[in-house]
Amino acid sequence: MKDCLMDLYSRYREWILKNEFENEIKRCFRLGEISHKYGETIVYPTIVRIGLSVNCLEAVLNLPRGFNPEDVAKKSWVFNQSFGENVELKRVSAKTFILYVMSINPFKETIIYNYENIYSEIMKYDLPIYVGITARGGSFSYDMVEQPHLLIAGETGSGKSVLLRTIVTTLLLSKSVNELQMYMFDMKKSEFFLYKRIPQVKIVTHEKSKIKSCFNELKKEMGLRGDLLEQYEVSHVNELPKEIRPPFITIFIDEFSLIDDKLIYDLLQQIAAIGRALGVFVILSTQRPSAKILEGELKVHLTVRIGGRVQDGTNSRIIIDTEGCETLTTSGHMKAKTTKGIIDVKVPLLKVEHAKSILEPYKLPNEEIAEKKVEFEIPLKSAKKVSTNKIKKSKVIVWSDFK
Ligand SMILES: Nc1ncnc2c1ncn2[C@@H]1O[C@H](COP(=O)(O)OP(=O)(O)OP(=O)(O)O)[C@@H](O)[C@H]1O
Repeated sequence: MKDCLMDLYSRYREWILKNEFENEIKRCFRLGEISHKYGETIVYPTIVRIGLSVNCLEAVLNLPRGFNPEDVAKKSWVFNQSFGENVELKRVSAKTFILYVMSINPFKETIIYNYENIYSEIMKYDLPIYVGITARGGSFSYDMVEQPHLLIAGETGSGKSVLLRTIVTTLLLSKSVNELQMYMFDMKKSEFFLYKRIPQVKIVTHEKSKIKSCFNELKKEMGLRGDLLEQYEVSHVNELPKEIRPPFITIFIDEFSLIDDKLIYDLLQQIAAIGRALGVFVILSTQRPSAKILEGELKVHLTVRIGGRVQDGTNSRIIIDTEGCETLTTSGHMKAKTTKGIIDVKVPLLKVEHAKSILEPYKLPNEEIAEKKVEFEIPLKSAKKVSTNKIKKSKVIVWSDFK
């Protein structure tokens, strides 16, 4: 009964809010003379729909025939006078506009990272990459399984480390050790120590010799995964039966430009080229997104690019592929390019101390335990085609930590 009343009450409040919004828009039409005269009759745009979300009110406006859309666009100031600065009037066709009124402007404010707020959003993904808040207050996140390999670029202080911390922390909180393993290469030797002793994190290092041996072992691992796909006649690890599905692997390299080693670069390129189907993904971050650093094929495999502030618009266009990064002014304001287009995002602020306190409860008591090898029993089908209930347990694959 109580729930029912609460529901009724919230619907009533929503109704009042929508009505007030509609009346204020009509007042704006009159004040700004957003109207058209047919003989003696004055007509205004029609409000065809009012929408309400957590941080945003929106109204779809339709113009009657003969109404010049330029006249409406020119008069958007009248909405600012009524609703404040956080207003956007977007033209979607010759006769339709959408008016957005946001309760916050995420690009002017600091948003603090809160896992609980994003939990329901990211749980729908196999490998969630949470980036931040869009101009209209919605979340921007995506599934790395569908859009593999990520490049984060931007000048010093643009917010790359904060974004990486947000991505890593979200992945660690949402995926268990049986679902995810991380390899973390910290060429700046700055902060990946944060993730030591966490079960999903297999290695944290900046030593090139260790990176090479990791990459070689990962290549072997990918070979085994390829065999598995072939035997089960599937094209992605996600299509394997749950009980034998290997964990996703993510490789993080902070300040990728400092690697400066042809062999490592070539190995990375090979891993990025074939990693998608095998559940192995690369996340690179760099201050220097130049053509020299990201030459050739590797760039092509980085499906998603997120760019922060940069001095040079050419780099933003050619390398990050996110036009306009040179116009960004605040740390944490980024442009993200996915297969669906470019979007402005504000990354939530997650300071080192905050991340430390979030992750501390998940850490193993000492490094010795953390370094213990993790074994997964993979039942392989025999070479002959057999039904899944005749799966033969024939092989043990070890995901070693390569230290
Ligand atoms: N999303 C954010 N919200 C608010 N402030 C931010 C955000 N991101 C970064 N900052 C501010 O900018 C500072 C620098 O951010 P960060 O260390 O992430 O930059 P960076 O791009 O990694 O720089 P560098 O390449 O020099 O390491 C932070 O200490 C913080 O004060």
